[in-house]
Amino acid sequence: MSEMNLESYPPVFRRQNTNPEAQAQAQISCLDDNAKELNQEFDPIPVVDLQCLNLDELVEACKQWGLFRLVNHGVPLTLVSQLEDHSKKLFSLSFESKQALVASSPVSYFWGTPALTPSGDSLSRSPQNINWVEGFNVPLNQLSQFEAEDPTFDSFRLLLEEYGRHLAGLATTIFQAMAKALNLSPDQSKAYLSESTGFIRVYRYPQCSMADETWGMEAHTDSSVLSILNQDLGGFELLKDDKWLQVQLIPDTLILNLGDMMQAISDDEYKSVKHRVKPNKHGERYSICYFVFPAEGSVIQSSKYKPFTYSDFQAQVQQDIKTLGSKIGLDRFRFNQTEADDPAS
Ligand SMILES: O=C(O)CCC(=O)C(=O)O
Ligand SMILES: [Fe+2]
Repeated sequence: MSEMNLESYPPVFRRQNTNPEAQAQAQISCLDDNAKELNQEFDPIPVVDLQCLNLDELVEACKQWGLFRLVNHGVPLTLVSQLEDHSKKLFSLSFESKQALVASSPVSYFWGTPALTPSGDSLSRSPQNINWVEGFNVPLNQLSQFEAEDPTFDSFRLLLEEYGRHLAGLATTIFQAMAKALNLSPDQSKAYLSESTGFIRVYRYPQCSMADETWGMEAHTDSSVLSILNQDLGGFELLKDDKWLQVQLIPDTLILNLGDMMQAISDDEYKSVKHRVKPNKHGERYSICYFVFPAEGSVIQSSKYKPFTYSDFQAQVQQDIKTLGSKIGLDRFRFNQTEADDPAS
């Protein structure tokens, strides 16, 4: 088991590690897991090459998978590794320092749940249902308006801004190809993906000796139009034909997944893919996720759903999480069968 810096963990993640039996068990299953990983050589995830984008392959991946791997994505590797280094440094600070660090900044620090309010506070969560994750939530359009006193945090901010610009460009390129395939009008395609809505989540999944009974992040679909993930360790799984599949770690590639807004925009032709993250028994996992949404106030017109804005959707998700404990998502907005036949009725 690797060295852990328990002080840096939010207190809810510290309890596991005091149990020597669990630690011994984790050592044993470490061997099992390694054997399993060796067996899974084949990575079935479709690949989209940004240097020669093939529209048919892209559409097929959107319909069949709702997720694909991006290669030749053009994001400078030095930028990615600098951002990873800074993230690790910040997460290694004590729990209290991380809380203090983000105070009076647009960045928020959260743990135990990925479900946040629009201002970045955690939505309440029952202690039995903790997700083994902590993160920084970063609204990109607010980054340039503040300067952090802490030098590491300030260079983190500058790296995020730069990374955000690259990812916004990437998302726009891919979305425009999708818009072309879906015959969206220029106005629609402008309204349905707005770079100004982009935000980044930087996550650390603490080491977890109870990884068989806990989720790093429980199964969900993203509410975004598109999400683009950089992971430093395996653990991301997606649901495909009712089976969970691991997405392997392949260096210098990114994983793009479609969110609920994209599914609605495409009239359900493209899939908002269900996914989850397994925690790791032997080490910490870090990931950086970029999310992008429709322009503020733009109404999504779809033959399958009642017209709604992303704000309507978000408000409904928040309410469902508060009252039911989980997100219902697109089904809340779906026409029922008779309405769908004649939306005017
Ligand atoms: O950290 C990951 O690998 C995935 C995170 C994720 O699914 C999310 O933030 O919605
Ligand atoms: Fe997600």
